[in-house]
Amino acid sequence: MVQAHVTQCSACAGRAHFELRQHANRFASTSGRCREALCAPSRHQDRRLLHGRHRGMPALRAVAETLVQEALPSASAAAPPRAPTDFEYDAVIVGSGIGGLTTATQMAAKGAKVVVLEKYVIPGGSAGHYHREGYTFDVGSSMMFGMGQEGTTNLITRALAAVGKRLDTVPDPTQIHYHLPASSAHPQGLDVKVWRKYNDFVDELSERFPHERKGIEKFYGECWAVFNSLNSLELKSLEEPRYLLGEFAKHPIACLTLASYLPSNTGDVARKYIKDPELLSFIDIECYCWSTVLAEHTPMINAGMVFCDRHYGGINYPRGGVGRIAELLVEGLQERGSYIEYKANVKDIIVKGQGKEQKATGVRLADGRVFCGKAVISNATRWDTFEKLMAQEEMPASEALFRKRYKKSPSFLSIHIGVRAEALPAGTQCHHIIVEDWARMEEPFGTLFVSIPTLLDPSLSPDGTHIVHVFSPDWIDNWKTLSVAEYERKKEEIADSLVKRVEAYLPGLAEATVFREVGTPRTHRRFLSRDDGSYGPIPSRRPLGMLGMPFNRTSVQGLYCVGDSTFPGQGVNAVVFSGFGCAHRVLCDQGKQAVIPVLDQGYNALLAAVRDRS
Ligand SMILES: NC(=O)c1ccc[n+]([C@@H]2O[C@H](COP(=O)([O-])OP(=O)(O)OC[C@H]3O[C@@H](n4cnc5c(N)ncnc54)[C@H](O)[C@@H]3O)[C@@H](O)[C@H]2O)c1
Ligand SMILES: CC(C)=CCC/C(C)=C/C=C/C(C)=C/C=C/C(C)=C/C=C/C=C(C)/C=C/C=C(C)/C=C/C=C(\C)CCC=C(C)C
Repeated sequence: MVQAHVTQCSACAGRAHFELRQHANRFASTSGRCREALCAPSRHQDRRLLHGRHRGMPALRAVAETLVQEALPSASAAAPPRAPTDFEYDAVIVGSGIGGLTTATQMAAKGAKVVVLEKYVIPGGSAGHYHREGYTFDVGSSMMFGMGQEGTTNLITRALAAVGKRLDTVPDPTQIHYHLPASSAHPQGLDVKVWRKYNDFVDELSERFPHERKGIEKFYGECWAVFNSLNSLELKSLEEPRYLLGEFAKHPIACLTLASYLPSNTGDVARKYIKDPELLSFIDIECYCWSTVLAEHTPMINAGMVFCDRHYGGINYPRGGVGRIAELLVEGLQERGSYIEYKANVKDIIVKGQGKEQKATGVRLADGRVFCGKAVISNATRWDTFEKLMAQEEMPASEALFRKRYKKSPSFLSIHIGVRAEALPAGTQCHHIIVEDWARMEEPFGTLFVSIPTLLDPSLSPDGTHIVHVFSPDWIDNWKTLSVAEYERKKEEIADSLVKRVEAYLPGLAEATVFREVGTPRTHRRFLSRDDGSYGPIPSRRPLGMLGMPFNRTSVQGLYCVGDSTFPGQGVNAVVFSGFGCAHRVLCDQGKQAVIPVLDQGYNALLAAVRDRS
């Protein structure tokens, strides 16, 4: 029995998060598996025992087999053939997050042969989804930007189209329903909905702050100036001067506008127009809920993107779940003759040479296989890439500088809940932010995020039920040095307390719960292989807008980074942009796309000098 479990649980066994003996003991004692959300054949079996909600439990082996089938997505159900190791790929890509998959598909669409090596059993990383007892749970949140049909900033739509895919989406009438602290002006609490129609949102916010209508219009107006500029450009690598010159020639005003905003932060722009401290706190939560920092640390270009795309292309839910984006990208990749391999745990990036001559030539897996590539592209975080996948002495000086400028963002505590439908009052919106005390907003559990994706796509849960996903920023330090029993108890206690707070808006949520599983920063670290479970870099001090964020090239030749550790940072559409940029730069470096050599060398020498400046 233990053997059966270990085989089925190879995703986590691969991560070595339990001693085999410990694993076996727990399997024997609870007849369950690792008690973690995201572990494919995971804990609802424990839940069956803990809550006695499922009677007549069949033989354990049969349950285990069912769970494995339930948890695995269709994309990986038919295991793809192993990727060959006997030739040199155009790129070896570490990780199938949306950043890695965008790079892979952009390159494959241009005829390159790439292999994506994914440690887990499903694609998509933090934007994947998994199945349990008839529920399809999004790993991260369910709010997708970049899925509109027009302009150039509909990056997810474009990434799919590049490999001949299209995803049906459901428009969300609001981006967020905010439930914010009470004040003398708003004794019942500040309640604001960000409507899909821009004017409806501005009217609602101005009703709450009538004396600030002009300021509101001017602040969000400036965000539109940024967005309209972005939305007129073809979005590719900012490390490639031929492309940049072409865009400057076609859209000089848009490029100059963006160049002027590169060093600026949202808080400074907001303070130019808005004086009311409560409204400034509102702008802070508008930023914090996606950048995990306040407005004064949030780059204005990113704010322009987020605050306007929600009204332009709108927030659109991918029918079938967020993980469909990754699954379709994988299909497109394989149809173009490139490869993805799951349970492929990259242990080392192979680097030859010393100092400026360092060159990445491939990767080695935990099982000893070596994949050689003209380029190695890491979708792991920078901390994982340079501290775990490469020897410490190989870390370039520019990475030390990055570590001074940026620190890891918090991770999340995440509660995936299945509830009876009657728990949701009529008119409930899909996404909610709850803050009871502005002073505690940035503390662990100070801000609650709630997504109810089944309001948009009922097919994600069994008839008569909904999914309520409650999550809140939290740090791994809160979960260190706990025994297994303490860890389990703490998870349930904190989950109960967060659910209680959500009940202020969804009364009866706990009572209507029929399924629940809790993930912690440790879960994110384990299953997404993100150092400390972090969701990406945040500035450690006041940043110069986006100027400090690294692009895709690194100071090691042939080694590139993609994903939220690179410009423009966190967010699914942000990492798609980083994937477009990365693929473009790699294809140029491999002579598959045209460059102007002298210009390219000069410009990149300049960027490298800035990047390596200590
Ligand atoms: N808008 C939303 O609602 C939402 C939801 C989820 C995620 N996100 C965003 O997505 C961003 C992350 O995307 P991303 O593309 O940068 O990365 P990611 O973390 O999603 O994906 C990285 C992938 O690399 C794999 N990996 C890491 N190390 C590996 C190794 N050594 N060997 C093999 N595989 C390895 C991981 O298993 C994971 O699948 C986050 O910043 C977050 O903001 C947003
Ligand atoms: C010379 C040089 C260098 C330059 C020149 C000038 C120019 C041309 C410039 C340009 C620039 C550009 C292009 C830029 C770009 C940018 C971009 C694309 C950006 C993007 C961004 C995005 C983002 C940030 C996004 C984000 C999102 C997110 C994060 C989300 C999240 C969400 C969540 C968490 C959810 C919430 C929930 C609830 C409420 C429940």
